[in-house]
Amino acid sequence: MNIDGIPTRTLRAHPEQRAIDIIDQTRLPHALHWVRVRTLAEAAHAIRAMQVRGAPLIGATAAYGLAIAVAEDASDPGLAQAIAELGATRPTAVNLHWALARMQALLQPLAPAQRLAAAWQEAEAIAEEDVAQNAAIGQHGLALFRQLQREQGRVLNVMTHCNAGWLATVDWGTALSPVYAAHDAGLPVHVWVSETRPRNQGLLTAWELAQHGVPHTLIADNAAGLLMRSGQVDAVIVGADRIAANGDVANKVGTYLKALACADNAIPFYVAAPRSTLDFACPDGNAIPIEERDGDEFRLVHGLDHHAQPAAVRQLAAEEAVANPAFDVTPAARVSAIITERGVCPASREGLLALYPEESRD
Ligand SMILES: CSC[C@@H](O)[C@@H](O)C(=O)COP(=O)(O)O
Repeated sequence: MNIDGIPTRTLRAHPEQRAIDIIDQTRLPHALHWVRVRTLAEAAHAIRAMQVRGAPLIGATAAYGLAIAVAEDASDPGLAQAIAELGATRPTAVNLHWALARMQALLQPLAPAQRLAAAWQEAEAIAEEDVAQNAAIGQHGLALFRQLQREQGRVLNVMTHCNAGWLATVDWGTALSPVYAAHDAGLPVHVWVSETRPRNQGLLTAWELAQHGVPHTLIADNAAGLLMRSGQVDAVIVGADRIAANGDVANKVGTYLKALACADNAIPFYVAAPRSTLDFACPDGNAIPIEERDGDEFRLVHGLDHHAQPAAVRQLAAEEAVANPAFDVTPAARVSAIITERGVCPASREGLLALYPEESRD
């Protein structure tokens, strides 16, 4: 995908320099700033500190992080230590663990001297697959949107939560990929973007949509129910950080409430995610680890000061007790359909296995 001829890729690999460039998302939407990642420690920091974020992008970054680590130390203990360090950065997005497991399966049997070239190649393959899969999600989602828009006969009002656009992936995005496909195909679409407290990933979504010229409106998270009940939402589409084998979906905290409001108002609730987000080894949502993040994300509000410099304002004292779970689980029964690169399926074991029969263990 590109905007005004500029590619929207979030990762630039430099194999000859054993480095990658990433967008520092902690500085968006105020500044678009690229950062060079040269070491294993920098790669782990980029994921932990959410310079890169969004499940598919975390997975691709971890793969490149491992390639960078192999350049530092290609021995068996070096490989094991790098996998452990990267794997400990964030718990919920399964794409991280999926990418590391895929890299490990390839690299472990190789002699250390063969690992470097193979690691870069595999990281590249993971990144390219992500781009292709997200583009395919866009086309499958577009078919659903076309049908809904035909039924409505007016501008299609889609709501999303968090950021599941190109910033959260290597390119295209997951939930936003069908939105971009619809907009590019001339389908009239408007997006309700929920702010997504406390990290405000909705601001990233609004920034992306503005770059692409897609009409959108930011809302406080709590406004979603009112908009649904007053007939101003035709569909909700979100991404996912992990989809369990039974179709339960972990996504940014607040997603579950939107799914409940959708059910109460007969509004379709779609989840868009590539294969790397599906965890067939995880039986249901109860087994998905939910990341608890630093309470200061909640106690401090980040923005710009009068000189347009990044600034934090304290809204709660440091000793104020806060809970800050970053994700929640939407039960499969509340999900209208899952959109993957292979098509659209019901949120159920049978639905997922129909798309991925090779995952059937029977
Ligand atoms: C495309 S990933 C799914 C998203 O909806 C979302 O939950 C997400 O971007 C992950 O959250 P984040 O904590 O910003 O890394």
